Amino acid sequence: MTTAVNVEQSSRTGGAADQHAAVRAVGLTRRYPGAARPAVSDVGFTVGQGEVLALVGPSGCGKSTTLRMIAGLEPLDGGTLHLDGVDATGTRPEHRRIGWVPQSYGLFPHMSVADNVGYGLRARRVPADQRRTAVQEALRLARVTELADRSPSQLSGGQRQRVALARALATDPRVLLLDEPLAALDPQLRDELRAELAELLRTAGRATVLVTHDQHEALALADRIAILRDGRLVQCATPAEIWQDPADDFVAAFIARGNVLPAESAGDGSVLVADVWRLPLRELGGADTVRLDRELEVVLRPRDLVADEHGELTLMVRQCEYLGDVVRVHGEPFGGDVRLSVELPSSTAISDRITLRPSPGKVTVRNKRTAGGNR
Ligand SMILES: Nc1ncnc2c1ncn2[C@@H]1O[C@H](COP(=O)(O)OP(=O)(O)OP(=O)(O)O)[C@@H](O)[C@H]1O
Repeated sequence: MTTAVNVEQSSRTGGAADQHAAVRAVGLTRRYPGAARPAVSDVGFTVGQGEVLALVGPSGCGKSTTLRMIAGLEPLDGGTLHLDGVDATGTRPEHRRIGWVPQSYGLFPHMSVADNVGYGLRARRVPADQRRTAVQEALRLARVTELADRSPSQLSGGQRQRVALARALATDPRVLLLDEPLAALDPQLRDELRAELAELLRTAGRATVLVTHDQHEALALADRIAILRDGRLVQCATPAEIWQDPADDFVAAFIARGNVLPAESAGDGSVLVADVWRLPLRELGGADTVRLDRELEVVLRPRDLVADEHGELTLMVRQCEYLGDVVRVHGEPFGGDVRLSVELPSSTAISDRITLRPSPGKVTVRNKRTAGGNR
């Protein structure tokens, strides 16, 4: 796992330490003809050897366009792309050594699994004996050796996905690109296959960029997550860093279903959150590093609060979602005008008002981030 990159530095210049990353994208920009604004604007990130980067964000934020730019399927209107330290900005797709796993897997129905996996090698006129060895190795890596003679119609959704991965691996790509790898599966299977895919990607050991709009998938599969919004990179960091320290309210809500609330020092060893909630500094994570003379904000993940009749915060409950072991409660703090989402054990008695307090050290305070979430 590599450390988080600074969004500002990455998008403009690229870090010196990242010169030999498997992928180094600097200032990627794409404006479709006739579009009012770029679909992708000044996006930069690196992917280290063997690292998995997830591109995430809401529909239309530019994930697929970014993936297609790495593959060479979409031209760049700005920026550069280096693969293994070599400028690949103008390189044709077939010369980029990219393994592409499309969303619906794209297997040829009239070919056996083995022939599907060997297709790219045949197209490159790789000699038959080398082809056989490469296909066997790819089938082994994707754990589908025993399916070699079947046709795609005889495979389950999960098996199809592994075959598509084997096909991408067979050509010995330096970078794997996966477009919504679990989207073609039904929700239950998707949950089951997430961990399996994570392990397969580790075993494959390739630099991987995958696109997903599902935060669970990103958290489970990726070493680092790049979050896009309206074509711009908002944060690029490890799942733990994003969970602990989301760049802004958008990231907090998208990845952790959490909240970033405005706060100010009350001058008496406590902070006033969202104008309504007074919290002693000693109960907050990050209190020892924060500059109290500057603007503050409080990061609150859904399970950072517990119900307590003596709690400092009264939440006016607007909506509840029962999720099995927890109930997700959306509401507004009494007297405040912010929305808040918390998750409480489903045994909690929920009425139209509940009082809450922070779990010790869970809620964190920090100085307010600049616009765009850059540090
Ligand atoms: N070929 C195209 N021509 C014109 N506009 C396009 C084209 N492809 C995408 N766009 C637009 O570019 C923006 C980004 O699209 P993109 O497909 O990259 O987003 P996405 O994050 O992958 O979305 P989704 O999750 O819905 O697949 C959107 O506004 C989309 O309508």
